[in-house]
Amino acid sequence: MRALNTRLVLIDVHNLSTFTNKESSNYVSTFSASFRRTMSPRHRLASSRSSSPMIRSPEMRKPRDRMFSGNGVSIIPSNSPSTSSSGSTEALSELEMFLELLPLRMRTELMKHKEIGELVEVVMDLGRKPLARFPSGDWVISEQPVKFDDLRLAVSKVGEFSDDNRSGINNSLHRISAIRNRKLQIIGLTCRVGRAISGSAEMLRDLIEGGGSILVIGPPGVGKTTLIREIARMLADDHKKRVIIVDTSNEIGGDGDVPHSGIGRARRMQVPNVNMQHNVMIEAVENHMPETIIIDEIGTELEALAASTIAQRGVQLVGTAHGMTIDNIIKNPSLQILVGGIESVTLGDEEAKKRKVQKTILERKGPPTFTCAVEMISRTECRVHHRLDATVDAILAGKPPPFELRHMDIETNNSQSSTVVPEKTYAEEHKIHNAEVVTAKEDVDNPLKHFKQYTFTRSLGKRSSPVSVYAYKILEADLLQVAMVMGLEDEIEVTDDIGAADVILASSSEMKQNPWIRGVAKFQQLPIFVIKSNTMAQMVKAIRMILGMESFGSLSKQQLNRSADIKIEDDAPKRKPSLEEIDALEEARLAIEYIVIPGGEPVELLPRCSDIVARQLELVESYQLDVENSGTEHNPRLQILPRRSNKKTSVKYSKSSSPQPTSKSLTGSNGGTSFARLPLLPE
Ligand SMILES: Nc1ncnc2c1ncn2[C@@H]1O[C@H](COP(=O)(O)OP(=O)(O)OP(=O)(O)O)[C@@H](O)[C@H]1O
Repeated sequence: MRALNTRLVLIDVHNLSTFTNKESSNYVSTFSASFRRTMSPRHRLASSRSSSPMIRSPEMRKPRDRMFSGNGVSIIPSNSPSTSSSGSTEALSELEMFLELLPLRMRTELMKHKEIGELVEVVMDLGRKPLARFPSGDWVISEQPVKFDDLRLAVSKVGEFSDDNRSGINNSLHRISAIRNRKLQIIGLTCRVGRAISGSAEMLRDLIEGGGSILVIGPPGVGKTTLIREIARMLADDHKKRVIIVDTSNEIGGDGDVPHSGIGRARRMQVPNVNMQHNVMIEAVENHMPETIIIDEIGTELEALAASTIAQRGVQLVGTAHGMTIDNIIKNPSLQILVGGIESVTLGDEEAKKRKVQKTILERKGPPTFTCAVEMISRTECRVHHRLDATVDAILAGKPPPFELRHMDIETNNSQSSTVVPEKTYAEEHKIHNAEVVTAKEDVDNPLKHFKQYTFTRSLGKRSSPVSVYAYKILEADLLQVAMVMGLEDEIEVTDDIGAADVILASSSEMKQNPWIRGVAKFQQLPIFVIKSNTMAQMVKAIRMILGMESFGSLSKQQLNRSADIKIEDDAPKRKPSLEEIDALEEARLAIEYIVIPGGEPVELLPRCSDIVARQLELVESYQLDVENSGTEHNPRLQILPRRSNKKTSVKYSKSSSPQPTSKSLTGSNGGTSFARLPLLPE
């Protein structure tokens, strides 16, 4: 890496008189040295790329030109910048433009910070100490609280604030956001340093080149805007695509009418006010023939709808949304459409049994707007969901979705793709477990008492009012959202008053940490429904149980007799099936679906041990087909017959016993050889 070799000169137009030469030179050397020291490898990389448009673009010189006439402290290169240092000089001058917002006393202190080149934000709240945010944490810039004058100075140096209370600095990527009082005066500022980071999208190169639409999600400040800015540049410059950025807060292309060179040849459409973002998105497609549309912060239903319309028109879409995981997007009613929308479906008994799921399940309504999704964990780490549809389906079924963990080595700029589908990790991370229901633990004498009382008098009986749920450490919005999707929003309400509640819904981790809740539940005579995770599948189940739509049946009674905790059996088999079992079931399924039903032919399966034959039998019964045992007592094997089973169970196998003949078919009146062809289909 080449070192920054630009000599710096300090000009302070306003404070020239109070700033001595000695101070000035210290100031300059401190800044340039600390900037060099802390400039990340990414910055260095960006600056050393001779082909980078950041280095060659004439627009990039503008901030530097401006510096000579600018107000406040300016740090400028005294000589013509050489190509080798121009990238870092650009970064330097842009950071310098940012620092101009701050009063001198703050600027001086901030410059001394060893990570100044990594500065993320400066927070100035009236009457409080100013804070600087670095990747390593927050740092108090000065003990002196922020004054009105400090805010005024900063505001005077930025453009007009738009209706989203954001503004910027001309020709830079910085974002200045205001907090106002009730009289609409600005009393706080969050000033974010914006940067064009060449190479920051390397991790996703294959997805970008693949041409699919990419949804980027992640918490605030993780680097989503920086990433999609670089994606826009890559697509426009390296892949020669027609890229249009719909730049709602001028954050991707920077403030001013000439976009920042960090977006390369991508075009940028500004948005007059935030409420018009969706209109501009559609306008972009209709008027400017884009191949790719880049959009930051899809946040409203209208924007999500516009995104979906764009995707339907065959335009590649790269967009960001706030949220940590895809799960958050699914649970957000405004953004749900991005993942295809969800609906609740009630299955028939047979179908539920066949799928081994509960009767009411959540399903995706249609294809997602985006092909794939990227969950940003940090600037250098992300989870890639190659097929967003599969991810959403898995999440809705309460299963761990497949994903790929990617990591970028910032020193070499190499992207490493690590373990694909670390199911356990994801499941652990998202806490995908079974649901369980408990009553107040101490009430072991008659644990069903509360439950019965609740179930039959409040829930199963005709309710004139909705069931009041006290949700303990479970997001009310999530719960109501699930209820809404199930069409049960009128049946359930969430209350903050435990005394007015009919039931308590809590997460098991919280129950462990706060056992007092059991005491309160006992006192109030309330049942506690405990879910071990906040997945939607579990909430569906909890809501059904709360409303008495799902019986606790023998399960709860048995379990209640043993202890106060009722653990609901998982919908999926708990025990991991053996390979032989999977093989045997697959053998039966293929025989049924490819031969017995379409061809009307009987099929004899391989001999298996009785436990496995019992599982095969369950599967055959779910198709309502008849079977015979064509093996021996010690070597059972099933023959699947192409005729509808009249009896519920024609052959009984217990887990540890040999097959017992129970029907005529087993005695072999038909000999298992000739049957009329029946067009049987599973119901
Ligand atoms: N790869 C990177 N290398 C160095 N700095 C980065 C990188 N990515 C982002 N940053 C810096 O991190 C800060 C936050 O980045 P950015 O604005 O892109 O985040 P964001 O996720 O879009 O935030 P928000 O959701 O609040 O808009 C900025 O100061 C930006 O310059």
